[in-house]
Amino acid sequence: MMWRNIARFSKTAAAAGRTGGSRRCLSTAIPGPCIVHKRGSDILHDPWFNKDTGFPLTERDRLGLRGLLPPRIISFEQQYDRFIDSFRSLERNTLGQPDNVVSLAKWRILNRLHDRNETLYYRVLIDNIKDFAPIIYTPTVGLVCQNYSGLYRRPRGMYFSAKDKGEMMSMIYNWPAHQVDMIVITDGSRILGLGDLGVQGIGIPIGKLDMYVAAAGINPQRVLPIMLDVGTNNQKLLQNPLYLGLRQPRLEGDEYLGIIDEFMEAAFTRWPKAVVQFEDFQAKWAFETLDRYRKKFCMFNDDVQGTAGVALAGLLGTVRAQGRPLSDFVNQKIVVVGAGSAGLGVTKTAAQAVARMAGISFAEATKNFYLIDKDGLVTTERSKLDPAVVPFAKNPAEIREGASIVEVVKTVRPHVLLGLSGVGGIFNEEVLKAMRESDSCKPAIFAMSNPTLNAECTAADAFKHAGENIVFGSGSPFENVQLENGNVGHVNQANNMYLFPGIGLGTLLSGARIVTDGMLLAAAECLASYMTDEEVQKGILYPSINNIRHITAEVGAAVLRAAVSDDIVEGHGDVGPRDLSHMSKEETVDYITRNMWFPIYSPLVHEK
Ligand SMILES: NC(=O)c1ccc[n+]([C@@H]2O[C@H](COP(=O)([O-])OP(=O)(O)OC[C@H]3O[C@@H](n4cnc5c(N)ncnc54)[C@H](O)[C@@H]3O)[C@@H](O)[C@H]2O)c1
Ligand SMILES: O=C(O)C[C@H](O)C(=O)O
Ligand SMILES: [Mg+2]
Repeated sequence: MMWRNIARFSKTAAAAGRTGGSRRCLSTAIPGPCIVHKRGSDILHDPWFNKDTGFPLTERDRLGLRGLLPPRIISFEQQYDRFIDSFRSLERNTLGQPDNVVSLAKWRILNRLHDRNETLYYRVLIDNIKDFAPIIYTPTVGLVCQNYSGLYRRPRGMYFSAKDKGEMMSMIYNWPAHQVDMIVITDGSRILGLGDLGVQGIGIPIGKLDMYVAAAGINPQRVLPIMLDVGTNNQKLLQNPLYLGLRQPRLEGDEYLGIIDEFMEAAFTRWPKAVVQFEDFQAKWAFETLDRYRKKFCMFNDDVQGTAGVALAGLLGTVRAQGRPLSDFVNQKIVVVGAGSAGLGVTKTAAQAVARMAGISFAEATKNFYLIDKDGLVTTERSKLDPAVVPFAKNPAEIREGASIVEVVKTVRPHVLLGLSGVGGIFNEEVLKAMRESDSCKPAIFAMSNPTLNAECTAADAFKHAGENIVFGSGSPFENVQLENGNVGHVNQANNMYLFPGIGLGTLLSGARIVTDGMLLAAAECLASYMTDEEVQKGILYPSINNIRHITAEVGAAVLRAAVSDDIVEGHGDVGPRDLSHMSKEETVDYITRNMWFPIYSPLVHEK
């Protein structure tokens, strides 16, 4: 039964012709050989190449494995089924135990497989993405980061610390892979809504890159999670004797930037064609590093730019859900709670879209946006306003400075209430009930903060208090809600996972050396137009996570084509810039799909 699922997927993979271009070790429908430079037990201990009991006799001979494994050869299918059986029995055995205990137990069993056999790991992940994404990604990854020093068994990714200053250019060559395509880097300063977790934040780049492999088909041998440990201001961690990071306060100012500069130079010196995703940096450094590097290196900030695109797609979806033409977006009143890296990124991008659609200035387009931070509504009366916030500051004569969320909702009667505050439950009953008076026939509530406990409200509360006619999105997954009127209240996972894999993949395969606004906008537009009118009418704004590979290929193609329009493609492998610019939309999707890695055992060939 489980395996039938896989067989179906394999056929799709074969039909999509995953031939893998010129990359080494790309598993294919008819697998090409994979060159290894190891033999014997070194192979068994290398999760990139290990097949456990699946090594055929010929390979056992060729690679010096005879006698190191039990004699019986177990097929990939049997290994897969055995893993799923163990997972399901773990689920049964932990029934009734606290959620955290169950989540960590599930994470452990997946993590052990990840550490042992990546081919099998990614296959079970891809085929069961709906069940497993919440474990290896949001929300469980948050719990893993909180407990990382205790959970640590084996290293994954690279760690650069403030103590490595001056050494990074040589350290980067310690990484065993010749080629790296995708790097996700964090300094651990704002992990989901959980604050500063220092070195323990490495779990986030690992989880994001798992999604790159599962959704974008990036070869797992070519991904690199990076932790830049510049200290932590988390006192609890500093006092924890088992804490694995530097025991010092965070570096600030030029000292901090010097560390990141050095890492970026080192990484791009060794892998000039890599794409770097910045993740979970506190707002000030998220904006500063984006500004500093985006014209110089091939990088983007997922929290600022990826989130903005996903939110914009959701906002456009809510207009369609109201049965109104997209042009009506310019009239939507939108209250954004949280003015940090994500909230500000979303508000700015949405206002830019309004300006473009209505043919008005950015300043005029900000009229219908209301920004609330920890001190309440932002108005011009606020002292020391961040320059990025200034265009959104309201006239205090309209609504008072520092007005609470409920005051703003009651006064403005917004079409959309969107949370990126990191504060769980902040859309309380009173706030949600106030949304019943919204000027929209289908008010939208986006509780986008992660992980689950940090969501501004739950799905059930949103439908209960704000009304059964709402459209709902959340950053972490919630179950759909059974409504009293007999309908289903659909939960959309408004999470940047719908965009970052496609942004990275499209950029990589275009060979562009920077990520432009045009590429990011194309990604958002692609996601926005992915759903049918019928789905959107039901309140379904984003695809099912089961379709994440397909949407990622589409987003990747849109990004690549935007890079062609911006005239910045340099090509990838044997495919040159002229080839890329002559591809039709369908050919581009096909090119992207053919370059997506898919996990099956490739024959291993030893080379000294
Ligand atoms: N769903 C997604 O794809 C996605 C993407 C990025 C970030 N996020 C989530 O968004 C949250 C915020 O991320 P960020 O990077 O913007 O963080 P941040 O620290 O940069 O910003 C948080 C903002 O919330 C405001 N805030 C804090 N307490 C508040 C309160 N009581 N009332 C109103 N506003 C308050 C702060 O003033 C600040 O402006 C996190 O939980 C993160 O997980 C979700
Ligand atoms: O990691 C996620 O799930 C989304 C986002 O990048 C976040 O920081 O919350
Ligand atoms: Mg993030």
